[in-house]
Amino acid sequence: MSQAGLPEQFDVIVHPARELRGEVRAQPSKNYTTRYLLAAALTSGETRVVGAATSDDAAAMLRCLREWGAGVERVGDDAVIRGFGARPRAGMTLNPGNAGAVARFLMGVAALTDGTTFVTDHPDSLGRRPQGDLLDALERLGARVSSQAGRLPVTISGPVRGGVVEVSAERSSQYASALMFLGPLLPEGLDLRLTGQIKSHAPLRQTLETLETFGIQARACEDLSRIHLPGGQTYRPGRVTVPGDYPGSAAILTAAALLPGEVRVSNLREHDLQGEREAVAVLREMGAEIVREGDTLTVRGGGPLRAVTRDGDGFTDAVQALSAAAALAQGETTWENVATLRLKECDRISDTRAELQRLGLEVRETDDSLSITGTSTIAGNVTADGHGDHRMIMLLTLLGLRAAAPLRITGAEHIRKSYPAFFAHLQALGARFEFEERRG
Ligand SMILES: O=C(O)C1=C[C@@H](OP(=O)(O)O)[C@@H](O)[C@H](O)C1
Ligand SMILES: C=C(OP(=O)(O)O)C(=O)O
Repeated sequence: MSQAGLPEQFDVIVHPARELRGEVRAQPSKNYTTRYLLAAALTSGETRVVGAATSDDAAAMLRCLREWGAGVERVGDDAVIRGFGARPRAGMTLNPGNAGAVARFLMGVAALTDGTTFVTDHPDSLGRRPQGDLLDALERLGARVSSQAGRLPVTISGPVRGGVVEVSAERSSQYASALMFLGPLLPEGLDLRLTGQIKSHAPLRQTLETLETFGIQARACEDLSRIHLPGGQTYRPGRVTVPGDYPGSAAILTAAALLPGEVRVSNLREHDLQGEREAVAVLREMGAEIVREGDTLTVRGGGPLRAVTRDGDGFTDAVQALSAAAALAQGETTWENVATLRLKECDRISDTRAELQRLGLEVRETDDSLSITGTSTIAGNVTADGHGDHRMIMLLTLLGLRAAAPLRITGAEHIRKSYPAFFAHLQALGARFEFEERRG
């Protein structure tokens, strides 16, 4: 179900729900869509990406690849890409919207061009996110780089030959992933040394898996601190199928755990490298009843939940959704090792604390952790700020479903970044929303 009828900019009013019941099919994975579309463009042939996401981030990737010279066609649910190989068009200005992964991956590949400029129409979100660690690595490889103190707008010009290069993986794994897409196309390949405390291992493994799917050889050591990408390789075109999305589905599974009823979410394969798959284990540890049959998870919700303490780095994009469970669990839940959450679409530690406190919750933060003490009642009748962040909107929506009175969330259109059908999926399960157009 799409939300084609929704205004361009809107607030959502979330009505309390008595129960959720029914089945939804998990939307296509954000992280695999980005990777498959880019890898397809790096081939010299035609690739069909079956079931590609229709989110703003997917659209941003397709738009940039088209500007760079790829053939891009939407055929039903699929995307058919004719690649530009190792030769993206020079002199282009690309706008990756608000998509961090898209921006970073393309900035790596931009070292193949005589000059590519990156701008964003989201200066308050992507425009504030740091790019310096990637830009430093590209400069060390010989690329010419200019930026606004390590932020967009950025211009990158190659050529680079490759070799040994260090890249910090402490603030984001996306910098290393960017170089992993680039390395195989360089004459000398890349010997990546990941420095700092490596964060978000799961997406790095998704990048390695994608390279393998497209016929690229790569060798990585167990802890991913060294990744060797032989040079002079070619990406192999073909047909790839995007799996279901765990980060977005974590929000549906959490909603289902929080309310009475029975919800089935299909298209979530058991063996999958998305770290947010762990959300299922976390919800179970909190007391939720979740049963898996093949690719389908069934949640029987409404039972009591209890607090947990977990390292959140393995499932970074599910921390917001799981924070809704924490807000209604007995005891204090702590997400540890989540400093990178400060560098996402908003500051997902401080801004989450502020919004939860507005709803009456007790919340503490440190540099790299977030602790939430659960409550049994959320009053509602409040306007909460979506902070232009799709995952904040998901968290607030779940709390609204369990509040005693309606909850308004501002800027709810930002849900389209990763999960355009989010409200439609919850409506199909029985939730009730009002969408109020906002102008200007
Ligand atoms: O590689 C990717 O596709 C992503 C990596 C993660 O970012 P960090 O590595 O910055 O944690 C994740 O949060 C983001 O949504 C997508
Ligand atoms: C942080 C996210 O995305 P990105 O870094 O790709 O903007 C996300 O999807 O939650």
